[in-house]
Amino acid sequence: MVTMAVAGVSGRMGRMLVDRIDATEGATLAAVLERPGHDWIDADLGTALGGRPRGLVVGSDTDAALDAAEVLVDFTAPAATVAFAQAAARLGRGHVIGTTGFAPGDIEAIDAAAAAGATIVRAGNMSLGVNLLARVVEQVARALGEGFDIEIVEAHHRHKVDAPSGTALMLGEAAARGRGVSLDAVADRGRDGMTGARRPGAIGFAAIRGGDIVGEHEVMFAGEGETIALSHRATDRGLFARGAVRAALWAADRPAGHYDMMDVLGLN
Ligand SMILES: NC(=O)c1ccc[n+]([C@@H]2O[C@H](COP(=O)([O-])OP(=O)(O)OC[C@H]3O[C@@H](n4cnc5c(N)ncnc54)[C@H](O)[C@@H]3O)[C@@H](O)[C@H]2O)c1
Ligand SMILES: O=C(O)C1=N[C@H](C(=O)O)CCC1
Repeated sequence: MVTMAVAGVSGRMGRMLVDRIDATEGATLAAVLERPGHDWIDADLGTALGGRPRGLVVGSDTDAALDAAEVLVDFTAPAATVAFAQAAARLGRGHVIGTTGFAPGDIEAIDAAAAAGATIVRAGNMSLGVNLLARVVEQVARALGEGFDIEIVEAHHRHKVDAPSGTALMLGEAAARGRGVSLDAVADRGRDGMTGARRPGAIGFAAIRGGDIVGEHEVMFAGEGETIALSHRATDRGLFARGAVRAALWAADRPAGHYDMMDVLGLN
């Protein structure tokens, strides 16, 4: 049995993770965390969720949660995730990271935590479909070259706080790898006003926010006289929870390191 803790348990993904862990053979929910000061701190999880008490109290003490659990599953916010990774390194635990919106320094800190003893699985999207799509995007970008302009369009619900989405950046990284360039050098992340003509070789991003859209991504390769579009649409965020719990089961007996969903799915 793999013991798991969920961070950000009251959030959209936190609630999905509780249901998924409860439904997964071989996984058990051992601790749940929320941010200090949150209404749910010290409440019974079952009661906070509107059901019967289940004898699991929502806390904000990371070390206590990691004493109880082998793997922390974390869909929260960048600063919290960096601190969780450092705690996972100190205590030699697994850490599945679904959080997006990181600054470059955050990724360096997460790399350092993996080097210092945490078994980290991080992916901007935990679904099988998006990870397969990233593989296809890399191959198409490699085959087509710069005669085709790459544009990535994503759409998410009105509450999402980061843009471009973690998935869009993952797909951009895949396209850049296919072209043999660094995404940082070619990304065009926002156009407004007199932008001038498109920069040759740019990988463009556009973000739509509205309603309850779970997550939609399209990678467009626009050439002369033809356009290829590769897309993915998530219709249920339970999809991401399934991938995250699969990653947590996988991480439980892996050595420390920084892995991604391609490793979990056996696609690397
Ligand atoms: N990788 C994926 O497949 C995937 C899928 C969905 C969402 N996400 C990402 O997951 C993150 C969360 O998404 P959401 O829609 O659930 O957001 P949300 O705002 O509904 O939930 C985030 C939760 O984290 C909690 N939190 C913040 N700081 C904390 C701390 N220090 N300790 C404990 N809890 C803390 C918040 O109180 C909140 O309950 C976002 O970055 C989102 O982009 C990733
Ligand atoms: O709802 C979100 O927030 C999502 N975030 C991830 C991203 O940034 O790509 C995955 C899709 C849903």
